[in-house]
Amino acid sequence: MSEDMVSINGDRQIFIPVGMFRKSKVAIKPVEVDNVQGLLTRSLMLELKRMKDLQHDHLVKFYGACLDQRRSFLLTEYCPKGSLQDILENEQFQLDWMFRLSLMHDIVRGMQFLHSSDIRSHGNLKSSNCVVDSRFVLKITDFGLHTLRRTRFDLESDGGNCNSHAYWSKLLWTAPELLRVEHNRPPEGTQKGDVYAFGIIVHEITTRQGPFYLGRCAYEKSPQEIIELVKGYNPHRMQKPFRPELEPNGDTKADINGIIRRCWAEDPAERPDFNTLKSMIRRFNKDNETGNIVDNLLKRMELYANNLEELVEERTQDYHEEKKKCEKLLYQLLPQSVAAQLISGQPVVAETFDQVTIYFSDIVGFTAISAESTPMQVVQFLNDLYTCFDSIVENFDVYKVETIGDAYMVVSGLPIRNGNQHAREIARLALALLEAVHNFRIHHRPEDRLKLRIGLHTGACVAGVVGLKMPRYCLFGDTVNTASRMESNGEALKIHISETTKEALDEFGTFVTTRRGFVPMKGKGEMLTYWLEGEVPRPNSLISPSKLMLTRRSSLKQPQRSQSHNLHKQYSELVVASPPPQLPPPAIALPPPPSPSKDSPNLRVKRKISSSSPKLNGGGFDYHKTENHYLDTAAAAQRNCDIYSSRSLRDMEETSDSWELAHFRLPLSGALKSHHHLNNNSHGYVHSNSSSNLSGILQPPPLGVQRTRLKPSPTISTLLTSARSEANASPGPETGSMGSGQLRIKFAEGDETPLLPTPPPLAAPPPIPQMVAASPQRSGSGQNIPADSSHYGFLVKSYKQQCPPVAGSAVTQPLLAKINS
Ligand SMILES: Nc1nc2c(ncn2[C@@H]2O[C@H](COP(=O)(O)OP(=O)(O)OP(=O)(O)O)[C@@H](O)[C@H]2O)c(=O)[nH]1
Ligand SMILES: [Mg+2]
Repeated sequence: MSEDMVSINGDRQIFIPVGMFRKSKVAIKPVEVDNVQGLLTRSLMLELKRMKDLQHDHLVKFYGACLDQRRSFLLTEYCPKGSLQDILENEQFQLDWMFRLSLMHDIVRGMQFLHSSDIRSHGNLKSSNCVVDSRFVLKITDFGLHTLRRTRFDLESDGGNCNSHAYWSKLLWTAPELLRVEHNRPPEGTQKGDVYAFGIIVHEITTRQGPFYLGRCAYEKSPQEIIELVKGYNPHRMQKPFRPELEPNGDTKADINGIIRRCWAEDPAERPDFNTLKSMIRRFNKDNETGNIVDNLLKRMELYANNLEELVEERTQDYHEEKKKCEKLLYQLLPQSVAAQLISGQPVVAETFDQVTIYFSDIVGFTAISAESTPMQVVQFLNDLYTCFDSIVENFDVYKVETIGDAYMVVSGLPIRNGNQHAREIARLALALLEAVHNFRIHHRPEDRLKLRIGLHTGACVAGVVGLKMPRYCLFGDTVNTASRMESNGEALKIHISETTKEALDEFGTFVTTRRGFVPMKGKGEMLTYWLEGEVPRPNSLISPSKLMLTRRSSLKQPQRSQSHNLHKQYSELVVASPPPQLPPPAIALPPPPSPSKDSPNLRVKRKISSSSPKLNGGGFDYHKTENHYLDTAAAAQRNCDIYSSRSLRDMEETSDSWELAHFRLPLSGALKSHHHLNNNSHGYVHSNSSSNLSGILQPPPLGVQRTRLKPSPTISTLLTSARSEANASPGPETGSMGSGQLRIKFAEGDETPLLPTPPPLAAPPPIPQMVAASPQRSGSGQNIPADSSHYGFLVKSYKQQCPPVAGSAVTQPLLAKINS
């Protein structure tokens, strides 16, 4: 025996115990039998045989009874579509009049046969005892065998305990004359009583509002009140018998209402028998009856198929929605690539990643906060904080591994490798989170300031899904431990980074770090560590650090990753090389000043031509494919140089000097040669109509070619004035060798050209202790380029002049203060 769950067209589920009997599925109806031996009389055996012999299309087949002292069952034909009540209650099931009349007709035919059989009457006819088979044929069930069918309610009512709602509900189909029989009401009922019940069922079929619907305006009554009112009818008081509300409208309905009225007449003698009812219903159901049986069946099947199609479509949509929800949930628990592998049934093999950067953070004083807060407050606080963190994390190419209590762990570089970007992504994330922490207020302790301690480390690690139950994507290896140590040995509101992370960050040349020194770490000995102070944007982007972060933060509201990537692309890369030789020797031995060749220290501007350069779009020039362009590489070393960013060139265009720029001839090389908006000339120079198109090295003409002197843009002039005024203070050779003070614009690796005559060496700016300038020529592991290195000073100075200090955020302010000092 099994509990089969049948669902008709939607919400309602019908539970009916089912079992297999002689290869047929049978419905199992439990019955409460106290004394089996006493019950098994000859008359019961005869009744069982009669029941078994009863065969009709509209009567449920009786298979037999299983009578046992402990549990007894009646086995009947199983009708998979449930009862008439279930179908009527299910709004998704559309029932047209043909169908409804056909259902009524099935009841009438079944009851007509039953009344003409030895069973004589039903006694418990109601919509839940009319069941529908797979061909949508209605069959009457639960008739006969009344001695076995005595239920809990019957036993309770015998004992005078009849307060339950279910007990009174069962009587809604019972005729008033039977209701008035207080004791020993015949369980088999009467034939006229069955007709009354049929009247209530037909009313149910027409209204689909449940049994004994009293209309919209009537006060709702409990089944017990209804039964009392039906019973209490007194013909001498000239009142109408209490009956359900009949809906007057509609021709067919009007005729059906006539039938209903006759069926539930107060006087049983006025009620028609099922023979009469059959012919009455047949008149309405002419369409059904006149066609042959196949047509009739086909019509029903068609109707059912239509219902089914809609149902399948709805269910398919539901399924897809649920599937999406599940996948979304899974992608929040595991990385998408790993989840996809698991869904497709592939094993997730643990993988080694050579270079990843791991972020750990912890809330300083969390234990104290927890001790003074209720558990709910702690949960709300952590939820607020990590919801905020999660929304920030979304904007970086990182994977959030987990939160353990107040600890937060993020990694970049896995499961999708991202070259050397991992350190930068994590560093930027750490800066953004620190920024967020400054603005974060603990809901229940608004006065308290949240202190986050962050540690970063870069190295190799292994990642994979461990175990089958509650699978988690875990990271293993010493890198994880070290990252955790970096956090635990850090300080509040600071980002503590390891030497390897610092080296990885130096490759970008935009991160500012300070040396912390050697820190003893548990299990690791002494480790050289640094503080990550912030990120300085490239000067040609002319975006202040705070603005950079603000831009970043504003992008947090639009979590599309592509946008943040585009933001990166907009910055030309500025790489600051080693300090000029004129400066006092740095505290830490640096490599000798490079020769004037391409290895010479220089300020490189790597300009990526981006889609934001509108004019290059024209003429079928596919600049997307030509990111790093050179205008010329063979520039002489002994020339003045200047820095032009795309921004500064645009600035120039807007000035009165724009004509100069428009006529400024550029050496032509690379992809720009194919740009037909530029006029090539024999010297390999082009005239550009718009300065905004210009990207690359601005190179003076070769010897002998008259060069148009550019008036730099205000931005550039500020920069140059500053540089040259300092140069005047400590004059250098006018056309000296390609010294470290020279600036170059570079469009690709190894191709750089000085632009303007070399400015005199710059005066060394005031030293900034331990400030590390990102440099391609790093001074070796653990050695910072001293803060007094001129290139850094120059960068800072240029930056200061280009971007006057702005009111920075809490994170950027100390950084700006350092820069401004
Ligand atoms: N699918 C299916 N459901 C059935 C069948 N017989 C009964 N049911 C469902 O089982 C529910 C309970 O049926 P019963 O145990 O007979 O209870 P009842 O009809 O409300 O009351 P009594 O017949 O008076 O005991 C019905 O409402 C139907 O939804 C059947 O043959 N097939
Ligand atoms: Mg029943």
